[in-house]
Amino acid sequence: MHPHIEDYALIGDHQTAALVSNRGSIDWLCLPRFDSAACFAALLGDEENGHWRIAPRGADACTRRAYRHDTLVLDSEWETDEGTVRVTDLMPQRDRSPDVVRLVEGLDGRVTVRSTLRLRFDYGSVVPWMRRSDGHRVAVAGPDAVWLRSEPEVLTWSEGRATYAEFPVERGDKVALVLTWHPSHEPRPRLLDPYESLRSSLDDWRSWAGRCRYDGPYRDTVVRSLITLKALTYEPTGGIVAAATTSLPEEIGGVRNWDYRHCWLRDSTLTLGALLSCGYQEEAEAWRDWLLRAVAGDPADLQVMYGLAGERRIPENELPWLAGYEGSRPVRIGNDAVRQTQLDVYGEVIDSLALSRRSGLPTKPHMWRMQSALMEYLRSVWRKRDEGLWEVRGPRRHFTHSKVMAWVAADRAVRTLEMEPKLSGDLDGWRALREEIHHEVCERGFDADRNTFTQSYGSRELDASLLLIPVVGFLPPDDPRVVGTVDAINAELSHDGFVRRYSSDHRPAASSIDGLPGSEGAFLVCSFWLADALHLTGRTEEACELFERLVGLVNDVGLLAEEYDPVAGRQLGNFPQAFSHVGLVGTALALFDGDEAG
Ligand SMILES: OC[C@H]1O[C@H](O[C@H]2O[C@H](CO)[C@@H](O)[C@H](O)[C@H]2O)[C@H](O)[C@@H](O)[C@@H]1O
Repeated sequence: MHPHIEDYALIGDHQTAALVSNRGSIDWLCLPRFDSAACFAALLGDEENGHWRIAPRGADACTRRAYRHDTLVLDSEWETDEGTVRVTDLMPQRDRSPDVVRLVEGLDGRVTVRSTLRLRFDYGSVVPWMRRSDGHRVAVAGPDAVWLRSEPEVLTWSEGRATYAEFPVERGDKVALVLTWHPSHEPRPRLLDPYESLRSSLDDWRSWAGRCRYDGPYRDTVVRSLITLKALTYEPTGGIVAAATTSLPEEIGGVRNWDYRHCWLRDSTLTLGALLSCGYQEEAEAWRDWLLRAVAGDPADLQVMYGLAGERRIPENELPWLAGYEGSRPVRIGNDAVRQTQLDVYGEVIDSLALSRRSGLPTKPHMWRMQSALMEYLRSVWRKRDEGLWEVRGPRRHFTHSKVMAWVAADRAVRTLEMEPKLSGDLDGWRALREEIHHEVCERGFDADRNTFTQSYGSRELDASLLLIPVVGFLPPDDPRVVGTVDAINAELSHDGFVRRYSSDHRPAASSIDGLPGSEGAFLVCSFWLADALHLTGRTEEACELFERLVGLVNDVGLLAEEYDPVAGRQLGNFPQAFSHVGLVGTALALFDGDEAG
């Protein structure tokens, strides 16, 4: 049986990340970057698509597992009839080549441990040649080479298309297995000391977590979310991926399977807010600089997402040889939403640049030039229809949230000019634009009969993004239209507080809101937004109660996917997802830190 999504833990080295199941199997790893081809893709198929399992011979899931406190170093322990053994997994901070370090330690008795390695380059499709060299194993195919070594050396053998090792460990015995990737045309990289890399990983993560300025309730859960956001950050450029995976389904067996290993402006700007609120100025500045580089150029060419280094082409392709997570096909790489128009992005970018100014991040000379150019461009396009923040694949509409975010752009630009009169810009014009957008949204995006804002102009559909109206300051929380909208969403889109983005009840693709067949789970960030809105509208007790339930959804190691199926009680969608963790941090701050971060 395939592990559930919540059965996975994440390890990473700030350039890529791996998913380790509770059976001790690394089922997902892309090398050398988050968006490179996977060499372990069992997550989206089966073991034949690549994985690396280390566990006691014959054992299934581990007895317990946990990250070492405030780090991304994972300990999994098995208690067996023979004894107890621990496997510690980590990816050390990248020096030259990516490494996966797996440390086996006997805790009790005498346990026979088995390592099963199936390397499959190019998303599970290429079986490399395996040979021995200097007592190590090396796998080569095309551009990729991977070395496997152990310390002390253990006997390995190949059988079928897998490489095995089997060795006994007694209390105090330690065996380190290290897998190292490098471009196949280059010489073998230097060998690292696995125990030294464990020590420095623990130190690095603990000193990073120690910088967190949040000290309220659920601190460990908040710090775990921040560690996860940090692990989703591509250190060389500061870009932040939306999640570590592609194609984990929003509906088991369905087609809503997307590649999230790219940098969305929307998801990343929200991440920037969370990091800044918790004292992580350096990361926020690195991302802000990534943003300035990525979006430089004609504002008309602004994209909704970019590659890790700001690349613009992210074409969507299907990988037909992968069966998909529990049969959820197609498996996609790249994301065609890159070509969409999503007007909210202007609001998010201008808002985050304004936030970075207010938070005292050192400004860059061209920052304001870019903001005002984006503002001028938005003035010419805000009346257009778009695909909206949910990236619908159906027809374009006048999404109310997109217009609200256009208002946010104008509002933040006006406020920046008011605070810094030395900057130049069309203050009167932008004030007038802000008024005009506000008026239009209240006229055309509001259903007076039902006392709620609606998903798009003239529609009767609701949309969870409208919960952000009081958070971004479009209307005060006590405005009856806000209260009515929160009530309507709570009544119609939420199942016990678990909020759907919009209604997607198995309509055929042609009549569905997003142009896709099938349904999906509750969108976790929207559920946190409901808690924020309840709190803002004075229902703090309900907000705290909902937050507690949402925090209860994190898996045994504190991670959240994009969505949750409240009926099946399973996490759904890409994993772990930045959006969900940003939601958790934002709501914790809003409820317990006197901070209204959204
Ligand atoms: O549901 C359809 C769309 O789903 C994905 O978009 C979602 O994820 C993005 C990244 O986290 C997020 O920014 C967006 O708001 C979400 O709707 C997918 O990337 C799209 O291609 C797809 O159309």
